Amino acid sequence: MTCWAIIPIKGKGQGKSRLAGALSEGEREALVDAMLAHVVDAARQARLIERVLLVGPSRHGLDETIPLLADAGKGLNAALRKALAQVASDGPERLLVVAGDLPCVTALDLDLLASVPAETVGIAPDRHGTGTNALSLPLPQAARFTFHFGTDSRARHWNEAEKLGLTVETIHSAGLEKDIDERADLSDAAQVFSPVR
Ligand SMILES: Nc1nc2c(ncn2[C@@H]2O[C@H](COP(=O)(O)OP(=O)(O)OP(=O)(O)O)[C@@H](O)[C@H]2O)c(=O)[nH]1
Ligand SMILES: O=C(O)[C@H](O)COP(=O)(O)O
Repeated sequence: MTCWAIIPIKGKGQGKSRLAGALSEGEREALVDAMLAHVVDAARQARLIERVLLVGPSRHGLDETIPLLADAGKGLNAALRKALAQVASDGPERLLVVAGDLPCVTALDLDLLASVPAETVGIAPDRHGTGTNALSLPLPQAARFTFHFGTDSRARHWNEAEKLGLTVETIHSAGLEKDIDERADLSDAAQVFSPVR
């Protein structure tokens, strides 16, 4: 089975705007870069992932060996839809979509996500159980998957998979559920980032 991973990331200075009350602009940028580097490392170490690509306007300082798929600036769901279409034609049998703000994710978590059975979509929810932090899409069956990141995305991604006639599995892991959105989440980022005060 060939499996690729794409990691969406906003442009420099755009990310983690909800943390504006907790961190300075420079700190937010450093947090975004550190979390992205962590997720890329985990994906590169995962045994089952063959290629790792970014989707977004910038590499955030990562070296040019990581491919960067374009983002037309029409939001996360539109950017992922376009990236999926590009990747699907290249022939991997599974595509993982992994948020760039998962400072606790491990290679083992990503291998688990990559290991869902054929014709099955894997959904890794966030800590609240309502959002989506990662998806595992079988190809070509999910080549036309419509992304619904935003409010209640877990339930909406579930419905989307069923609409395509696919089975759904929920992937629970401590590393995948801990995205960093709010001040209360910041302690989970301590292993990759600490603000200089
Ligand atoms: N390429 C791309 N990535 C995005 C876009 N919107 C969100 N992302 C990425 O998707 C992942 C999850 O997004 P969020 O949890 O909302 O993170 P965020 O957008 O940095 O945080 P806020 O600004 O506080 O909403 C992060 O890796 C973001 O960088 C977008 O429009 N384009
Ligand atoms: O739960 C979600 O769908 C993700 O956290 C992304 O949504 P957001 O971009 O609104 O955070």
